[in-house]
Amino acid sequence: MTAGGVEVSRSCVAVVVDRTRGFNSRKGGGGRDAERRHQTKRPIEADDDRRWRDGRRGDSEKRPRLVSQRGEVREEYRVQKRRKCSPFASEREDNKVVRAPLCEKIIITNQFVDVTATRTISSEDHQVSVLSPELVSTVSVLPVEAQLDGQHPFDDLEEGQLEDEQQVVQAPNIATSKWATCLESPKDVITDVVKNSRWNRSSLSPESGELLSEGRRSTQSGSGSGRRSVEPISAHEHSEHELGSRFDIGVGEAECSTSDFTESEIDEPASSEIGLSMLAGSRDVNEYQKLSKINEGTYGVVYKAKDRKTEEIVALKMIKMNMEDEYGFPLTSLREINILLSCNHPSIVNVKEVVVGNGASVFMVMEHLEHDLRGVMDRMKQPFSTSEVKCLMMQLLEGVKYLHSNWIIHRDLKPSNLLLNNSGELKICDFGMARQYGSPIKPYTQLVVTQWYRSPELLLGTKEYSTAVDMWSIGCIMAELLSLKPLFRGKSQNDIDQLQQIFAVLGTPSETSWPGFTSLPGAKAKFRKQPYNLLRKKFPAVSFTGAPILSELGFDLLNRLLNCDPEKRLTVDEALSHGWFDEAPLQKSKEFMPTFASKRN
Ligand SMILES: Nc1ncnc2c1ncn2[C@@H]1O[C@H](COP(=O)(O)OP(=O)(O)OP(=O)(O)O)[C@@H](O)[C@H]1O
Repeated sequence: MTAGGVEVSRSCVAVVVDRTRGFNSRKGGGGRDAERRHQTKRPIEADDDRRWRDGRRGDSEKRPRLVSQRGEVREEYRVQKRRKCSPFASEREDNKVVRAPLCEKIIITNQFVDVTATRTISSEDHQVSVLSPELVSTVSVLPVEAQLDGQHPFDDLEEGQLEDEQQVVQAPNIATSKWATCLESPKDVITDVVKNSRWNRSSLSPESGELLSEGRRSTQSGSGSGRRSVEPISAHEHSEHELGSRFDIGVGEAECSTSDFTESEIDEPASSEIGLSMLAGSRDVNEYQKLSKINEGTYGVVYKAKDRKTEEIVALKMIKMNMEDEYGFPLTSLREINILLSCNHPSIVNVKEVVVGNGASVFMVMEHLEHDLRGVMDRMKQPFSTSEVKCLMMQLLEGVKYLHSNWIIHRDLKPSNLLLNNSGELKICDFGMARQYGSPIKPYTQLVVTQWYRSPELLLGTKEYSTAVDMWSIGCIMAELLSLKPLFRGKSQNDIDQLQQIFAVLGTPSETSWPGFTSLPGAKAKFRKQPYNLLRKKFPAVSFTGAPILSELGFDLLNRLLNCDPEKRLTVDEALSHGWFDEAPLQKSKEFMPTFASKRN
């Protein structure tokens, strides 16, 4: 183990986690190769895990060794893992929003709607060609003008807080989703989406949540939280894929061909059978009383609200429509809803249901947490103690382990997306950028990951990236928890400056320290040569200057999370099993974490 060197030891440990004691203990060594192997397969279900543990899976389907040696807590998480089919598979990487066009009738494919195709239709073109003719469903959509019906759900609320929401009254619909059926109005489109999808968790039976047949499960392989890369596919492959499948399962994934996903399996969730079970529980936003506005992000306004029946305090995230855009309903929001509804983990914010308001507005109802880490750190005078940082890091890593194990990359981890409550619980939110991968993914767009937390490979314009982008962000967050200051504060929208800041601390990479570095598009820029890793200076073992102190092991963890080479960066499993969590001071229990006065009402 080195301290301060650019290169660090690659040894790997396996751990047994004893959550009752609140720390990890090393158990033995293990290879990293299996973890490092790029995997582009779909996640596997709990049953697969069992089969694998029972030794009934083939070599090619082996999970990383660490996973088989997990302790109780991880087993528990795995049992919680009940991932469902993804209702929204047509996604755009540029975070544009999608709106049904001004037409009276659209024919859409059931799942793999080509957003670009829907863009091209005009009011004269009343039909869009379909990608899979046998799978079409027909949607009637009134012209946008006709959508301006009814009263806004928050019309009875305070004056002056309605501008944003009222725009939504004119909002388009999400009829391009697979869940739309023959409907009378855009409001109905939204309502039907809620009814026919699994958006309403409260009425979802476990049975209906389990959408994958055994046959499908058995074709899936790979999981764990080792490195997984997202591979771009060629245009040719992509078009083949779209024509061949309505489900975004990776083309070129040898063990997960389109034929693995039969029509009946895919249609199952959208069938009236499940739709009917949704009907009983769907709720209107007026079931909630708005209390105050918490925050406004790029894609939504978040309110504190109260369930009128149960008096439970919740957070309502209203999906913000962009009326200046050619489209309306943000795909980032569809993606967020879809992913959050299928996640179930203590470190991931819980979405209770999705409710609809008049005018086709859609709200995500989430558990409410008093703070986000950005707000807390901005108000703190002293940084968190080491044991507090461990408590927060452990929760963050466990949440990310759950995501990576489920083939989800968050892609926007940062303090403002980490919620904190007064019980010391940390939960990851804002899944607008999150992607399920193992599916064809279009090349990287600049919008992934807020700049200060963005990894060097993204900044350098890589076309392939992996779960390692989240691990970099976690390294930046760890540094910030220790110092209260963002570690790499590049100038806004200036990737080169961001990289200069990184290289000034970690050393400028070379082809030796990071094989493949010089082939990255951004590597042609002339970076100042800085041969040393100076991170230790910022986080010394002993400090006379007020710099945050960090033990050898703590520094080793930070340094390995912040490895410029994504292949060498720690995986979430490796981070979770790092010895820093074993050494004194041990992580603080959540119940002893500090509480903070709420800025919010
Ligand atoms: N469940 C919640 N409980 C309490 N506050 C929340 C909750 N969800 C979000 N917030 C607050 O609202 C803010 C914005 O939420 P979120 O990040 O989901 O919106 P966004 O529009 O996607 O933001 P961004 O501009 O970062 O993409 C968060 O930083 C947090 O302060």
